[in-house]
Amino acid sequence: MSHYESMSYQEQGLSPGGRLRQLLATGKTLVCPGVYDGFSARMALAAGFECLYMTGAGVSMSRIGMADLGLATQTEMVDTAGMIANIDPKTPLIADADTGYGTAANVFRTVERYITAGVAGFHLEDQVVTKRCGHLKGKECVTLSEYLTRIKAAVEARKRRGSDIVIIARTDSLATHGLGEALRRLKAAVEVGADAVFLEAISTKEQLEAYCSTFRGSRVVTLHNMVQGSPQAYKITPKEAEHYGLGIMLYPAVCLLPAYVGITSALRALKGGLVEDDPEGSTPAQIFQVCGMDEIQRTDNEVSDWVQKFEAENK
Ligand SMILES: C[C@](O)(C(=O)O)[C@H](CC(=O)O)C(=O)O
Repeated sequence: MSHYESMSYQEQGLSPGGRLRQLLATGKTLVCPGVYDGFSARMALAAGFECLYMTGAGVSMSRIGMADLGLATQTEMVDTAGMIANIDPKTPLIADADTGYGTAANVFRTVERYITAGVAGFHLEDQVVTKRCGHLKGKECVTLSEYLTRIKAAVEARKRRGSDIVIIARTDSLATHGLGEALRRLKAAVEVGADAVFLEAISTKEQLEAYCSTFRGSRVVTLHNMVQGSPQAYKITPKEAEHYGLGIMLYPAVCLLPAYVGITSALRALKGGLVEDDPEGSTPAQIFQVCGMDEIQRTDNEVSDWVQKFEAENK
């Protein structure tokens, strides 16, 4: 390892986008667990992931208690993204930017706000603003020209802010227009300035192969969305993803589904009158540890030691 490589990202002077670009440049597939709040983000960090993904579906459900139907606002998304991105600024965060939340001016502002919040990369799609989860039926997409307007607004915001935030162009048009149009849209988005592409709801091997071979050998990073439990998601392992040359694998439901299962079962047990210690032996102290307890207490102690010393010296 060179001296430069052994330096922390901050010492290297890298921005969040720069860190993400550095990880992508290794050519390895970046496995990104979907997190949606401080707790899930802390658990993913504790598990040692190099990059996190903020799932819009997860934010919509955890923050406003609503299904992924385009109800979460720009402010709710930016607030959550900023909180997650700053828990451990060394670990880049890719955030869902949905449709950009309005017109070109809204997209521009979303991107500016994500940059300021410390987000490393985001994906922007071509569904209508009243969007829905990409794995549901009944999606509608805007025209290619409207889609490119969104991408261009994002590229402009990045340029005017002097940022290197990674722009991931997502298309949902595979479901509405077919593979040919979907690939055409992604190629056009790359021409406008997107760094990476995201073909939503790939459901067959043939689609995945056509998608990957379209961008193979180019500078463009390809992303595959592995929504566990969705029949619209063609499932591959991270090892297979390497073989396909995929740069990013998203796992939006990796925390959501176990949270649903675990919490529901604990609540059922409580409803049935059973309140027991966790059979796995987990305790509140243990989860406080995951959420930075030692560091917070160390800081507290250091600060009060310093103040005591200062007061003693200045009596
Ligand atoms: C990737 C996604 O946009 C997300 O919000 O995580 C969703 C995932 C989901 O709804 O399960 C999507 O694929 O649309």
